[in-house]
Amino acid sequence: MTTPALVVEGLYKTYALPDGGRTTAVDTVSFTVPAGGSLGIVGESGSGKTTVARMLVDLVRPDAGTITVNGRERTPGVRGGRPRGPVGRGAERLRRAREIQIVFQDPYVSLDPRLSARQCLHGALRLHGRHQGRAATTRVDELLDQVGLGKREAEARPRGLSGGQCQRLAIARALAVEPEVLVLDEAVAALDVSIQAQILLLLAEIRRETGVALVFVSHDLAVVGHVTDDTLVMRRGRAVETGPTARVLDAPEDPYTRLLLSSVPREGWDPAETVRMRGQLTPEP
Ligand SMILES: Nc1ncnc2c1ncn2[C@@H]1O[C@H](COP(=O)(O)OP(=O)(O)OP(=O)(O)O)[C@@H](O)[C@H]1O
Repeated sequence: MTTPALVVEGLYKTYALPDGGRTTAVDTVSFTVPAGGSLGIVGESGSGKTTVARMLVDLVRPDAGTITVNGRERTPGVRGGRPRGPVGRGAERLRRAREIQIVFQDPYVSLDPRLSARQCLHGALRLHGRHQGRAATTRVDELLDQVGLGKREAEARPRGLSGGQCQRLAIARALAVEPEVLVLDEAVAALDVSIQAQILLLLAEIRRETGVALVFVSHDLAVVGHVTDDTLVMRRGRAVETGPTARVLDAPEDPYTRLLLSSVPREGWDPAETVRMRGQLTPEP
C-alpha cells in the first residue's frame, strides 16, 4: 500500500479567552489524505476549519496530536500534548514549507504588491533553492502556463490583475516549491461563481498533472463536491462525519451534515425547514 500524503491524528487546539478560561477550537480531529487524493473540510463559521488548516502549515501550534506528511512526522512543538520547543528556523522552516503549502481566501493580502507575477515566482524559486538562471526562467514560464496566466499578466503586479488571476498566481507560487500537500483555505470564496468554476477546474487539472494532494477547506458544500474525493464535516471543533464526498453529500448520516445540506438555497427551498432542523440538533454549549 502506498504511503498516504497526509495523516492527521488527534489534533487538538484550545485558545485563551479574555476571562482566563479556554475555548476548544479543534477537538481530537483525525483524517488521512491518500497520495494524490483530495479531502474537503466543511462546516459552519467557527467550526474549527481554519484552525486545522493553520495547524497544518505551522501558523498555529497544536496543543496535541500529530501531523505526518509522506510518512515523516512534522508536528510542531508537541509530543503527546507536551511542548517540544519552537518550530524550526531557517533551512528547517523552508523544508517544512516545501512539504505543505497553503493558499488563502484573499490573494491581494498574501501577494507582495511591489512584485510582478514573474518576479513573485522567481522569488519563490530562489527562496527555496529550486532552479537557477535559465532553468528558473523556464520553470517560471511553466508555472505561469500551468495556471493559465499569459504574457501580460506575467509582467503585471497584483493591482493589475483580477481576483481570479491573483488567485492563479497564489496557486502558482505555492506550486513553485513542489509541495506534497496543498491546503486551500476558502480559496475561491471571494471569487465570482464563474471564476470559482475556472479555479476549481484548474485545481483538478493540477492534481491530475502533479499528483499533489489537496486539502480543501470551505463552508460551501457545492465547491467541495466539485473538487474532493472525501469530505470531513466539522461541528464545534469535532469531526462529526467523514467519508467519500458523493456519499456524504447524497446520503449524509449525521444530522448536522443534513442541516448543512438543507441550508443550501435551491428550487423549492424551505428556510423554515432548516430552522426546524437546527432546533433539533444538540444545543450549543
Ligand atoms: N486566535 C483566537 N483566539 C481565540 N479564539 C479563537 C482564535 N481563533 C479562532 N478562535 C475560535 O476558535 C473557534 C474555531 O475558529 P475557526 O476560525 O477555526 O473556525 P472556522 O470554521 O474556520 O470559521 P470561519 O469560517 O468563520 O473562519 C471559533 O470559536 C473561534 O472563535
